[in-house]
Amino acid sequence: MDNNDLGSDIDKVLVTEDQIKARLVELAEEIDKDYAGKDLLIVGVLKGAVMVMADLARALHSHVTMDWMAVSSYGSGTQSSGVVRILKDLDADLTGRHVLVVEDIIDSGLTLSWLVSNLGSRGPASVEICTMLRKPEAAKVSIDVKYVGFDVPNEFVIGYGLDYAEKYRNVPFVATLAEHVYK
Ligand SMILES: O=P(O)(O)OC[C@H]1O[C@H](OP(=O)(O)OP(=O)(O)O)[C@H](O)[C@@H]1O
Ligand code: HPA
Ligand SMILES: [Mg+2]
Repeated sequence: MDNNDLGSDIDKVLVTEDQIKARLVELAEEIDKDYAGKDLLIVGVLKGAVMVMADLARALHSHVTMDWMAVSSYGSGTQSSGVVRILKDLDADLTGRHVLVVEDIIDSGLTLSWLVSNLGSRGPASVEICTMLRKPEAAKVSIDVKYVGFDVPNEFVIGYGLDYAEKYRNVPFVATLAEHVYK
């Protein structure tokens, strides 16, 4: 078998490429409506949010500006500790701005919970969240999320920006991985 073939690494497809495209159109319509007449800054959280930022931005019909942040969660174990370090900060000044943070996934919620409070302290007019995926059963903190693509079960997922050991981000759908990948 081709060692570089992605297909054999996939177990279950949870969200198809068509479902993602259709949902993005719906979310973009809501965002266009909710921010009509307002100046919107969308903030992508690197690296996972690259796909959803690029596709959401193109589905919007309003002017937006785009900025990026890179953060790193770290702690003693493999799980996010909720302690977050900024690796790359925004270029934009948030004073008086309407900010929409765009993420690939909310898992424990710890990353976004920290991020929203950090961005909230910079004097924005508003801070809201748009995430393509959310794992309701994994939530360790509750956060108000205005726009959600899909709720997924509490399993490790890859694709559409989400990685396992930095691979699979380019898979155009969301899936679980076959067991042999982890061995
Ligand atoms: O809700 P949480 O449990 O905090 O997890 C969600 C965060 O974890 C992932 O990013 P990661 O830190 O793996 O970096 P990446 O985006 O570069 O893959 C994902 O993109 C979210 O930012
Ligand atoms: O399920 C996941 N997959 C990949 N990266 C992640 N970061 C948080 N949850 C996940
Ligand atoms: Mg991320």
